[in-house]
Amino acid sequence: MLRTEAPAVAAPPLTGAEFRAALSALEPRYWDAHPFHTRLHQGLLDEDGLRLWVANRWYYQRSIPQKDAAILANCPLAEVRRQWLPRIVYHDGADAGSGGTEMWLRLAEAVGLSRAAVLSEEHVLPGVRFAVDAYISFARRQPWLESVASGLTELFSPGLLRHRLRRLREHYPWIADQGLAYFTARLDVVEAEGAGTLDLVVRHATTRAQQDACVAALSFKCQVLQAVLDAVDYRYTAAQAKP
Ligand SMILES: O=C(O)c1cc(C(=O)O)c2c(n1)C(=O)C(=O)c1cc(C(=O)O)[nH]c1-2
Repeated sequence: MLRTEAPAVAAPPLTGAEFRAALSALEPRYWDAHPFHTRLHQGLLDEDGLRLWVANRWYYQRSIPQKDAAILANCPLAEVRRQWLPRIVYHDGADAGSGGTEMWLRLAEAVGLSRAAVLSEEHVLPGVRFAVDAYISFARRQPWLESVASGLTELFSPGLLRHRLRRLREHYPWIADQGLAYFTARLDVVEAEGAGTLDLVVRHATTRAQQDACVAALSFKCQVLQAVLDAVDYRYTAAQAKP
C-alpha cells in the first residue's frame, strides 16, 4: 500500500527586518578585502598592475548595462522597469561621450592605457570574462527579482569606494584627478541607489522561497566579484614573480 506523505509545509516568510538582516549578513563575502584590493589600497601596485586592474574592470563596467537590460526584458512590471531604466542611461550616457563607461575609459587613459587597447579587450583575462559573463547569463535566465537582488553588492560598496578614492590619491598621485571622476560620481549616487534597490527587493520578495533565492543571488554575485579579482591577482603576482 502506498504511504501518503503529509504535504510539505512551506517555511513562513521572514519579516522585512529579518530579510534585510539575511542580506546584510553576506557583507563579509564582499570583495572589499580581497588581497588584490589590499595591494591596490596599500599602494603596492606598479603601473602595469594598475593598468591590468583598470583594463579588466572595464569588462565588468561595460557589461553592467547589458545585465540591467536583461532585467528590464524579464520584468513584466512597468513601475519596476521605470525605476530600473535610468541605470542603463547612467552607464551608457544619454549621449556618446558621457556616462559611467565613458568615465571608466577616462580613468583608463589617466593610468596610461589607450582607449583602443581597452575597447579591444585584449587585456581581459579569461577568468574575468567567465565570471562577468556568468553575471549577465544569470540576469538573462533568472527571475528579474533575483537579478535585482544580485546587484545589492552596491549596498556594501560605499565604504570601499571612499577608501579606494583616498588611497588612489595618496599612493598614486600621478593619476590626474579628472581620471578619478568615475568614483566621485559613483559616490554621489550609490547610497540612494542601493537603498532603493533594497526596498524594491523587500517589497517584491513576499514568499520565503523568493527571499531565499534573493539571498542566494547576492551570494552568487559576491562570488562573481571575488572570481574577477582572483583572476587579476593571479596574473599580477605571476608577472611580478618573473625574473
Ligand atoms: O568599485 C566597486 O567596487 C564597485 C562595486 C560594484 C558592486 O559591488 O557590484 C559596482 C560598482 N563598483 C560600480 O561602479 C557599479 O556601477 C556597479 C553596478 C553594479 C551592479 O551590480 O549593477 N555593481 C556595481
